[in-house]
Amino acid sequence: MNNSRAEKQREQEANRSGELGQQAWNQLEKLRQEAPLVQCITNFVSMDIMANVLLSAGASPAMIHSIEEIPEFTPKAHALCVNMGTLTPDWLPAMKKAAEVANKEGKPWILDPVAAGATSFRLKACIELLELKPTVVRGNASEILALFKSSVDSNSKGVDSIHDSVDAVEAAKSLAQASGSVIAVSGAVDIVTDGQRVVGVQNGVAMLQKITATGCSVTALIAAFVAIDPLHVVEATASALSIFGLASEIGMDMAKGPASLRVHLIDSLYGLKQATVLHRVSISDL
Ligand SMILES: Nc1ncnc2c1ncn2[C@@H]1O[C@H](COP(=O)(O)OP(=O)(O)O)[C@@H](O)[C@H]1O
Ligand SMILES: Cc1ncsc1CCOP(=O)(O)O
Ligand SMILES: [Mg+2]
Repeated sequence: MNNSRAEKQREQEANRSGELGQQAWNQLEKLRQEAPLVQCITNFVSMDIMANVLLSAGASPAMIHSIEEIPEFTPKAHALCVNMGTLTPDWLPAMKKAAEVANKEGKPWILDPVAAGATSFRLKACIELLELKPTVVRGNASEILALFKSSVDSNSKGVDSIHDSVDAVEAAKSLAQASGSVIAVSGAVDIVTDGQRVVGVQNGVAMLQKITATGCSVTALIAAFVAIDPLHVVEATASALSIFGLASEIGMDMAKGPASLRVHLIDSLYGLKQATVLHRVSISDL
């Protein structure tokens, strides 16, 4: 590539990155103004941090999972988050029912296939939910690979990934094409794809892996962002991942380890300012 072409490409990339940063800020500002109600059917480990992450971002969380309440409550929610973390057979009908109600109401719903490749019961349940057409699926690389292959992984480490996100790009694209869902793979670089476009998010710190349920929490944040901008699902998903990652970067400057990062992450998310978002959000087309 000659110099002027390379320069032009760099300029275009910088403009695009600036546009995506502006879009992330606009979505966060709207989220703070509109405080979308996010219904979370989630695991016992994640309930506290997930609700606090949603609140600090400006959303309204509700951890409501009983099947009796779903026909009355799910239509009131602006988005639904379904998380498989502490799955038992008695929770599955409520998860499916909520997904069906969300679909009927035209509300976005997001699936977190926690430890999808760990056991056949869990994998089957995740596939059944995937068939109900979630708006977005967000998992770590091992979870997305297990869903793509529809197979249990004999090396699975449960909720933790044994793969890098970049190793799941092609699987994520194919899964997005086959399912019609936007697929997000978290990791050192977060990947978001609708099967055609692939976007990378560079924000975040490795220490997030040492705090339980940060993946679950960012999935719930995706639900809040998609509720705010349902016509731009790829961008809203990338914004949520980027804003969460940026809050962790700022929190990390004050943290002494995982426990204090958890606190500073929530404070930083609450206090995020426009200039910081515009300057530090790092989202690019891959
Ligand atoms: N090596 C890393 N460097 C920076 N951020 C990371 C890294 N690994 C994971 N993250 C971030 O941590 C959060 C949780 O992702 P991840 O650990 O992949 O999910 P899960 O907890 O479901 O396995 C995401 O915001 C992701 O971007
Ligand atoms: C440790 C654990 N066990 C079952 S669910 C859960 C939390 C998983 O959270 P994350 O997927 O965000 O790491
Ligand atoms: Mg997870």
